[in-house]
Amino acid sequence: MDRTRVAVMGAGSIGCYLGGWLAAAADVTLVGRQATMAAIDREGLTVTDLSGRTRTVRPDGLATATDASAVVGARYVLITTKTLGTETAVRQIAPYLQHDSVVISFQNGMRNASLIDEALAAAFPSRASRPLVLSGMVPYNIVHDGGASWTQTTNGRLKVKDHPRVDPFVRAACGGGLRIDVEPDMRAVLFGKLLLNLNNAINALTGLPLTVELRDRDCRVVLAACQDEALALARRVGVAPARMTPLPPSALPALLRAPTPLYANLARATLKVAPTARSSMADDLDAGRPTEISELQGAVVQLGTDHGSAAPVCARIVELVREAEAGGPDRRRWTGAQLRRAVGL
Ligand SMILES: NC(=O)C1=CN([C@@H]2O[C@H](COP(=O)(O)OP(=O)(O)OC[C@H]3O[C@@H](n4cnc5c(N)ncnc54)[C@H](OP(=O)(O)O)[C@@H]3O)[C@@H](O)[C@H]2O)C=CC1
Ligand SMILES: CC(C)(CO)C(=O)C(=O)O
Repeated sequence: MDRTRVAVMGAGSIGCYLGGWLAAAADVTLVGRQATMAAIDREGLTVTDLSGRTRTVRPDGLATATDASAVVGARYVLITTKTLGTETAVRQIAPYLQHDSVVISFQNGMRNASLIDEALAAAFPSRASRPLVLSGMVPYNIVHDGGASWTQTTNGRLKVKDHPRVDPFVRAACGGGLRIDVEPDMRAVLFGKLLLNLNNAINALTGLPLTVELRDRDCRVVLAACQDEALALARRVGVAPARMTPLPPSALPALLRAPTPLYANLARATLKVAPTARSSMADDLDAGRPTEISELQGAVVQLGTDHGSAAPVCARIVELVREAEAGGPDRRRWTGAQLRRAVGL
């Protein structure tokens, strides 16, 4: 049987992790930066899931490239850059796509599929000829262990938009050992994920591992307030955020505000977090890169502006993350109590 060809554009933590598992069942090409691709060419690519299951793909088990032209001939192109890199990445791959290519965003934030579609419009002016763009969602955190090794550090199952043309990709993902569901309503899924991603900034501002940060009730109170603002806006715009945990989204702020022993007991049953887990925004601040804050708390603020409803806690978090971006390595590491005071709670 023919193996599906999958290219990954922007192969960093998410792209290398997905590509590593997919390589068992698909012909995978990773397009990423020189240092990352060279490490994979030297060592092979090692991926480890939350249960400790691990696989090393030998260097000849997949292709690596630093140039976008390497996506040519791929049936599926996964976009795994940070959101700020989406437009450039898509403009680079556009000349090498065909009208029957399928582009899937596995990124955080609500807007990537439309950003991708807009960026493809220059190369494919007619919508009828344009590659199909689908939303995907990665629920778990991936830590780069260094070299060419990546580890999943929290639990969850991938999601991708349900569509007749997604089946070969889903079969390859399952064949490679990834757990994935097709979902009819990705807007609800991405809103549900946004609620969890509102913790990215809080985690990044503290500089703490996720497990330590989430045991701090002050941090959780700040997160709960951000979620309250987002949930109110979801109601306003008629989106019912999808459930990412056994608890319904509307119950998350109350769980977060619970005293730590009660929170820890309830969370233990639902949320698995390895001690090394940190948000991807913490990685960005440490690497001196701009963050995705405009797509997370920033998206809530924007939604509030569009619908005449303020989101003051989210707005303050955006300011603090901007300060942290400007602060570089000397940026402040906030305690939960300081953060809570800084957002006025
Ligand atoms: N990391 C995680 O645990 C999770 C991340 N996500 C989301 O997934 C997305 C990807 O995140 P993550 O994997 O952490 O990001 P990374 O920064 O680890 O990976 C993206 C990689 O793509 C490279 N890149 C960007 N543009 C191009 C280009 N045009 N050509 C070639 N390479 C390019 C980047 O290089 P450079 O930095 O030099 O631009 C970087 O190496 C984000 O939206 C994130 O929020 C979702 C769930 C969990
Ligand atoms: C930590 C996690 C899985 C959820 O907030 C994430 O999406 C990220 O690190 O960007």
